[in-house]
Amino acid sequence: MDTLNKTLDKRTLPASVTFETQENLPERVIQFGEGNFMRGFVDWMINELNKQGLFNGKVVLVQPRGQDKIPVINNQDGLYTVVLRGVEDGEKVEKKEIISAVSRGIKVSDDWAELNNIITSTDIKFIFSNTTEAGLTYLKEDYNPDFPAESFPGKLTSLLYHRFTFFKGSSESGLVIIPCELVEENGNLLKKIVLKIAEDWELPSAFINWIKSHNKFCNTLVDRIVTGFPSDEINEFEQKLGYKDELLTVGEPYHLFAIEATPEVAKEIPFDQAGLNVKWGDITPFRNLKVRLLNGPHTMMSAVCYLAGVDTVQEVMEDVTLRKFIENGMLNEIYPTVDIDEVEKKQFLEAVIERFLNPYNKHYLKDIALSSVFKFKSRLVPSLLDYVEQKGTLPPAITFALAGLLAFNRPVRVEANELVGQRGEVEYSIRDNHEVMQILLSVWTKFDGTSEELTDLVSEVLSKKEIWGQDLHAVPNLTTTVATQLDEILKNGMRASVEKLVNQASTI
Ligand SMILES: NC(=O)c1ccc[n+]([C@@H]2O[C@H](COP(=O)([O-])OP(=O)(O)OC[C@H]3O[C@@H](n4cnc5c(N)ncnc54)[C@H](O)[C@@H]3O)[C@@H](O)[C@H]2O)c1
Ligand SMILES: O=P(O)(O)OC[C@@H](O)[C@@H](O)[C@H](O)[C@H](O)CO
Repeated sequence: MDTLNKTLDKRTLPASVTFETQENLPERVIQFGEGNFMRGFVDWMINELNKQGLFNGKVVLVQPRGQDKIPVINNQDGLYTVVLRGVEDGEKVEKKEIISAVSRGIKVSDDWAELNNIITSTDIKFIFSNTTEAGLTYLKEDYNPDFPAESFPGKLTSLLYHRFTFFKGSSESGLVIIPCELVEENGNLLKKIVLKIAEDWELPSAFINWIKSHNKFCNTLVDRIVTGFPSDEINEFEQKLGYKDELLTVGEPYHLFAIEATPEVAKEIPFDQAGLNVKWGDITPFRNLKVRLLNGPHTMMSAVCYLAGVDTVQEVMEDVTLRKFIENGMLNEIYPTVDIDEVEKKQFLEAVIERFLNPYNKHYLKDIALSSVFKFKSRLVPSLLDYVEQKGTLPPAITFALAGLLAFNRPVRVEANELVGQRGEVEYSIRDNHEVMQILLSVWTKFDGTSEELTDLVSEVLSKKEIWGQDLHAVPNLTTTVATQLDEILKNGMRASVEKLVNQASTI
């Protein structure tokens, strides 16, 4: 049977492929962010709720940036496959499932009127989002109800105002808004930005009161490694599935969703009752644990281990030296800074190591290195500073990772507004926000190769408050330590330098 001219849609799907169609359910959720993570996490969860008759609602996907995914989503009738692969209790697990919780995709520019129509439906109760950390930011912009604002919070404010007007500010028309961006207090932040935009646009005080009194913005913490579309294994996947799926999303079985919300919200979208690992209540302990002990080591390895010659997280964990580097950082430097019950902390650390070793997840360091400077600030600097405060000395693996970050972000040339770095013969793109890239380009262009210049370069970067939100040059000895490590990396290469660091650590 020639299955491979079959695509995942209701018209051409092979009859042998069956799934719960979840037809005729009302649209109850608008989701900003159609990315891999949301499809492999929130929408996968809503699908599970629907299968168990616990929610009975579909999700409208909105692509906040670009429009290229929406036609694909609609061509596939909102259907896509989630494959979860990993090791659970020592056993290999591979589950595949067609997700039918998505009703359709909306192009914000072409379909703005339709989105305004959807927001006035009494069925709509929830807004979810993941627009990356870059999307959950304030932008001063003008209000024009006929066109979508540039920023995600701007679009949301405009839609909420339309809903408020349509329902004349009734209390029942308020929504539950659940942002999933990996930003501290994401719910509070989104609410603050929406209120600021409402003020900028001089929207009536009744609207501001309605936002404050009748809309619930929930802080969240999300955890699942979703590696997305498996480009380099797609042929094998298609053979196994029996159809083509341009939205195929691969991730690990592990998942945790912590949501700070009232019991009423938990009742309305009862993830936990569907057997999902969703915790309602204070998210702070989960956040510190996860961002520091999982995202922190990811960021540590992305620059250093990529430059040391490996490409994926699994390869890092199978390389004796690189694994030691990461485990030293995790165990000796980050672990003591996480203030949480010891048993829970130890279990999480062990689970993360097992997740990093997942032989089925091809998690590319280059992907993790996207916006690596910003990630270093939010995911490693807090541990670095706490360690300095606790021990009165610098954490060697984290400072080495900072030197590695600067080495990774050294452009060899600029191409079409992108910075290009180099590992041996191979070039890679350096992707960060515009301001950070300008600073990196400027400091590295001035650098003439001497060790003194390197100290100036490090001191200039570390003192930039616009990057770090504070002056890191003021941390005693940080500049000189990072400059010495960077000098070593530039002279002897990353592999030799990380080996030396690891050997020094094991002789102490
Ligand atoms: N992939 C994972 O394992 C994982 C796990 C937990 C959290 N996350 C978080 O999810 C986010 C998305 O990851 P992904 O793997 O889905 O990536 P992706 O590239 O598939 O999706 C990115 C999404 O963000 C939107 N976006 C990008 N820049 C934006 C901007 N400036 N304004 C508004 N929207 C913007 C895109 O339109 C898209 O919807 C990441 O920032 C990450 O912190 C990812
Ligand atoms: O998704 P990013 O790019 O923000 O960060 C890369 C990884 O650290 C991240 O995706 C983790 O795998 C994820 O946060 C696990 O829940």
